[in-house]
Amino acid sequence: MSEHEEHEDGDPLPECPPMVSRDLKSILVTSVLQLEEIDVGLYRGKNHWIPLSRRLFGGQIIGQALVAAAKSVGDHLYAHSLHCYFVRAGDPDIPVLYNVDRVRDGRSFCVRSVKAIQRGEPILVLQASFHLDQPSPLMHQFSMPEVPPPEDLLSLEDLIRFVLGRKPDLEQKVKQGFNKVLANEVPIEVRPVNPLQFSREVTTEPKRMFWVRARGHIGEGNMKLHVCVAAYISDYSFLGTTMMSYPAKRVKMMASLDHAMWFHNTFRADEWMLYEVNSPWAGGSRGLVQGRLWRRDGVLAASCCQEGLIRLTAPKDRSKL
Ligand SMILES: CCC(=O)SCCNC(=O)CCNC(=O)[C@H](O)C(C)(C)COP(=O)(O)OP(=O)(O)OC[C@H]1O[C@@H](n2cnc3c(N)ncnc32)[C@H](O)[C@@H]1OP(=O)(O)O
Repeated sequence: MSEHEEHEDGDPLPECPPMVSRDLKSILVTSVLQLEEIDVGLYRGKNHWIPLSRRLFGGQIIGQALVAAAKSVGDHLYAHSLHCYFVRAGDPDIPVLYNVDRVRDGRSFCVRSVKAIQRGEPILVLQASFHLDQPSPLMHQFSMPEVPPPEDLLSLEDLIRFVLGRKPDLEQKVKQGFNKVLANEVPIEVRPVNPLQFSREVTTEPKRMFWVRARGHIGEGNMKLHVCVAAYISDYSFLGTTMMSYPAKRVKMMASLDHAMWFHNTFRADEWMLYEVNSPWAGGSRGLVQGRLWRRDGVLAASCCQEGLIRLTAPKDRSKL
């Protein structure tokens, strides 16, 4: 099941996963995106939800880097875009430091460059640009695809239980990925529009849609924070879209290489948004994914793009059988 299909042995499945109330503050705002200030323009983040790959989740590093960048711009400016490269794998056992460079402060735009550092070396370099809210003579957007509302769809947890019921002999490593979702470790809620596609029971064009929101409550008002939460969310189940048109393959290594986002309109990351994702190209051990985050009222909230590295394990040599 996309990014939950990971590659290590794991714990048995929990019988009763804990429930997280929608009234509780999202852990993304109470912990993950709370940075400790160490010095001017220097921050330290905490690690949360470690994927089975044991490399830090890219969305966490982007979200934290954007929080660090946003701390040095006025409240009248909003992030309109970010561009970043993941240059080394993040180590989940040590915190990440964020060093912010105030590249330029203009009248309408401010640009910041952030280095995420572990053991003195960059793991991510990010540039973010912030813009004054200005009236626009030009205004257009595509229309949101018509899909069932999230209330009519199964949650990822329900889907996982369903798959486990049908396939009790699933590999342990797959179960461990499921385990992490069932234990509510992932601070995001997901409702796939096409459950069969999401559980990889069919191969299709590399296009998928799912409703997504932060687990727990964030509340109105702090757009800067909602943008950082969306940056976290945008890397979830994104690159896996490249694999949808192939029958299940053994992935040796899958990692985001870069990530870009453009923020178009205000939104709440703790309310359902439709993530429409496609992969127009893969080749040379890399794959490209594009995404649109739609507010449920049809307003285009953000666009995303990412290239990732995908290395598969070599197929067995059948001539020796
Ligand atoms: C949801 C998705 C995510 O969030 S992923 C998390 C965010 N992204 C990341 O963590 C990516 C961070 N970036 C990186 O780790 C590096 O930039 C990467 C992409 C690995 C750079 O690759 P590369 O230059 O090959 O690194 P490296 O020489 O250190 O090798 C890493 C492992 O890959 C192997 N490798 C190398 N070249 C090849 C090749 N041509 N064919 C097959 N394997 C190759 C290396 O041997 C090395 O393997 P190992 O780690 O020693 O087992």
